[in-house]
Amino acid sequence: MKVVIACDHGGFELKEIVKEYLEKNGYLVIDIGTYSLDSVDYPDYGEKAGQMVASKEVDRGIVICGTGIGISLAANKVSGVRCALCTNEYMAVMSRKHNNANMLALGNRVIGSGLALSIVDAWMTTEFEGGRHGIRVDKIMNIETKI
Ligand SMILES: O=C[C@H](O)[C@H](O)[C@H](O)COP(=O)(O)O
Repeated sequence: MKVVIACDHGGFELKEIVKEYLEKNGYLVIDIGTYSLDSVDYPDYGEKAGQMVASKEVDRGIVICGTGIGISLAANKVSGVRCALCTNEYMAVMSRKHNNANMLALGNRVIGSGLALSIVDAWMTTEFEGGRHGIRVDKIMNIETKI
């Protein structure tokens, strides 16, 4: 599975940890930055990662900023993206089972790296259940055609 990973300066340290974890677990990771603690603007990274997911250049995306909020908001502005900000494993599992999230957002200033990796693991390995949830996810995506 091919995964794009992106962050701003607030998420940089956690991005490095998540990237190493994914690679160790056999995922092909495309790291689009940022590559240091120098201040950058998270919308640039959320948008680019979102475009790579929406265009199916990659299968999934993980985005990280200080809180996970800003970069998830940016990613969710890209048509076709369903980016879930998760702070625990239950949210990660349900964002896959019920919402078919194709992007995960994490907050480096909110959770520790141990919890973050548990969230990543749960999110990467949980499948969408479909059925009634498919109808609801379709309704979410249809909103994009109305605005
Ligand atoms: O939602 C936004 C993120 O948490 C950013 O990482 C944060 O706003 C960056 O703040 P600062 O420029 O003060 O490090």
